[in-house]
Amino acid sequence: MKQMSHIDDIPSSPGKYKSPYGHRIRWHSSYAKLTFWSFVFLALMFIFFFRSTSSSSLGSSSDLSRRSLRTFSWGGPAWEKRVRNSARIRSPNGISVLVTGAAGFVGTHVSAALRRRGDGVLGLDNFNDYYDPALKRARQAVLERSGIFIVEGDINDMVLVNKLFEVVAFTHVMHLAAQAGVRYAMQNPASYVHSNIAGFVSMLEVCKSANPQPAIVWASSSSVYGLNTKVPFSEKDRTDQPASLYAATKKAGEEIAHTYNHIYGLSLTALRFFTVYGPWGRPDMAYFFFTKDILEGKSIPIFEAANHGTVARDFTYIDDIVKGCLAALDTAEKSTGSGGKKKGAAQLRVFNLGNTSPVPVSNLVSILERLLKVKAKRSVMKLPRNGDVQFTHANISAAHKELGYTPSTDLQTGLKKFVRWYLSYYGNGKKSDQ
Ligand SMILES: O=C(O)[C@H]1O[C@H](OP(=O)(O)OP(=O)(O)OC[C@H]2O[C@@H](n3ccc(=O)[nH]c3=O)[C@H](O)[C@@H]2O)[C@H](O)[C@@H](O)[C@H]1O
Repeated sequence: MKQMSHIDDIPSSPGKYKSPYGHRIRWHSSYAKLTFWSFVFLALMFIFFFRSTSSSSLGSSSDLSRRSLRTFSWGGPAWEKRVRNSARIRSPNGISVLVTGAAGFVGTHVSAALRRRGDGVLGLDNFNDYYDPALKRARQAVLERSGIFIVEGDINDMVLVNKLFEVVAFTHVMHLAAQAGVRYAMQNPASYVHSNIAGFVSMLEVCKSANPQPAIVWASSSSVYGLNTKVPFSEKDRTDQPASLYAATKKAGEEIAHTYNHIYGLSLTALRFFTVYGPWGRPDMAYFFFTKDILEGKSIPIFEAANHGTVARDFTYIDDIVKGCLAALDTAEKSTGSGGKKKGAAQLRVFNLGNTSPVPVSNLVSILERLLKVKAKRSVMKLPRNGDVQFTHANISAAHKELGYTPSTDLQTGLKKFVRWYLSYYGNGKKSDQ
């Protein structure tokens, strides 16, 4: 016991320590070594135990831990050459954009549109399994055909993201990587904190230190309007009563954006997307799995509010969203800081990107029935209290004025394009197993 307390007393700079028991240390050096290594072993065991209990305390976060423990291989001259090539600007006034979440629904469409007009595009995506990764791989293949490389990695991996900025001086970041879905937040809350908060902060940390700093446009959400009842939703309205953890993390993102703009002079634009749909969409969204289930003859749950109240969404077609994203990139002013130091006030914006015409979910189903030529088995049920809000409706006057944003696709026209894509991609429901 004496030796134990003595070893514990040794300060961090042992060279300066005048031990009254110096001779005993020499005499018992092998014993001291053994005690030291036992201590190290116990400390490691403690850390391991603490990590495993803390992750399990977040409930069903096993998916998340599996995902974050995934390692990606990157680096080397051939990899750097691919990165540089993909990000190379091909037109006179082009920009060079790092698109996070490039294998996602909106990310794929935005990347392809940027490349079509000659901008440099590099993708970053972790290909997680929130929904069928095969669909993400298929989108990746589409982008690869137009020369866009998607780096496989997580936005939380700051070493990787820093490396990307070392290889390419991106003028812009289109940050679309996120944990999406309002209802899934109750099953896997940790994944929302991991991607939408920690991941966003990691990206901003790298961006603020980059030289030059890029301008950042990123995906917020209509869900930040939460339980508001005044319609249409305006950017000036309150956003402090979110109905889901998803919404809360997007709202937190907007506050975090304010901080990085204020301290580091980063130019930041948040786009509040309103229920985006279209070809190559997300299988977790209602219009997508309704299509699958209608074709397979399964019943579909249609939510209604109290007293048979209508549940409606301001469904927005992907091509309109892409135009809004590109306009936000084109009108983004430069960040004012460099290498982590602010040099002056920078732009900070928030825009609604919606369609301005909410449609009841039951009408969405009627349109799908007509397009698929199949009668749906409707099962009407009460809107569950798991994150959903009753309606959304965007006021888009700010985006119209500043971005020239004018959505032009109604739900009938947009769903027609979606159904055409769905049938060509999956066939009549046969290939659609998620
Ligand atoms: O604007 C956003 O920011 C968000 O849009 C999207 O959320 P939502 O508008 O909730 O879309 P989605 O799930 O397709 O439900 C559509 C409608 O079907 C109703 N709905 C849903 C499921 C069901 O089983 N039955 C049903 O009636 C449901 O009540 C709703 O009225 C994105 O997923 C989200 O990531 C985020 O980007």
